[in-house]
Amino acid sequence: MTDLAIAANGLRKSYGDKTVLDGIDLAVPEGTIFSLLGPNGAGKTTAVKILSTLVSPDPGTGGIHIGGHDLASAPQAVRASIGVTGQFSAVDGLITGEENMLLMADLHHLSKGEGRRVAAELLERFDLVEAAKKPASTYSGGMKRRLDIAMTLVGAPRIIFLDEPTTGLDPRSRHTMWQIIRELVSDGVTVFLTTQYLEEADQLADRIAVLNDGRIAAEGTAEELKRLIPGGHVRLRFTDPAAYRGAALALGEVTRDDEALALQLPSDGSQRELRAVLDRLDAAGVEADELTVHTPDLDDVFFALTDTAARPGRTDQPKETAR
Ligand SMILES: Nc1ncnc2c1ncn2[C@@H]1O[C@H](COP(=O)(O)OP(=O)(O)OP(=O)(O)O)[C@@H](O)[C@H]1O
Repeated sequence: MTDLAIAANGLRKSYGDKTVLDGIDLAVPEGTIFSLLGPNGAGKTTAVKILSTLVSPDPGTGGIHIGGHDLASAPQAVRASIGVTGQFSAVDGLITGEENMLLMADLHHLSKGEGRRVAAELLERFDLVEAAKKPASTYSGGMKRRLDIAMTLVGAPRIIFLDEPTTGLDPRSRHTMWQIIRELVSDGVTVFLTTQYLEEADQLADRIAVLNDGRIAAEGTAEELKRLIPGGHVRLRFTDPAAYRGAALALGEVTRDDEALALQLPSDGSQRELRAVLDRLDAAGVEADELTVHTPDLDDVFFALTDTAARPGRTDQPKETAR
């Protein structure tokens, strides 16, 4: 069995009479990326704060082990094995990027020479050499995040908590950050990532847990989560009304959109099912002008699991079209 970098049983936290975490279990194998997804206020940051020793869990929480250390009895050892970046950035804007790095090296009790070596290496790795002598307050959002992660790496942590590391970044900076995260993991680091971006979890995470109402609503790989909900369909569009009617007749159980001359039928998107549809159209002697396959994405999963009411801007939602 793979060793777990993070193991938590029955994690609980309430503020007043508000239950934020209602007994969640987490198991993150070493060297993997685990993503905790959830809507605003779901408790993602609270989970990160507890796992990184910044906030105490409620009594009644089961055992929590980080890097093999018991969080309750050995918080110092936990702190020594982790790095945390994200919403609470450690970057000091008044000093330069390099000075921020050297300060971090001091905090980790590196010798002057070693500190300078590590700082230079990380500034190079995170493409911050040119900016190193400038005050961090002049950095762009993406540069600040990169500096923040570089500072976290000074202590060579084996487990890193990234709390919404790409919120507010433009697409290019976000992709750079994804690359950085992938490289961390290829070095054997374990990453615990919270995000509101489903695509980010889909791109990066080995396993994803969806947090809702204080509980894990579902957990698995992106593919496993997508399979949890129905919603795959094939959409056929026609320009010729006669062909449209012929196809509707030939296919039988379909959802019709008479205005758009479009037909929709449930499908898992597999080659076998697509071939069956095309065979029936062939047999009826009709040809669609356009065929599109919709497989559920992580957005569908997220909305299905977290909030059934709010689903803005999606007209192709399977639930609405299946009649
Ligand atoms: N110190 C605190 N005192 C009281 N309530 C708190 C405290 N910290 C968090 N909360 C509440 O706990 C809930 C979860 O907050 P948390 O920041 O963990 O959510 P989140 O999933 O990280 O949200 P976001 O995506 O918006 O950052 C929220 O309702 C928040 O108001």
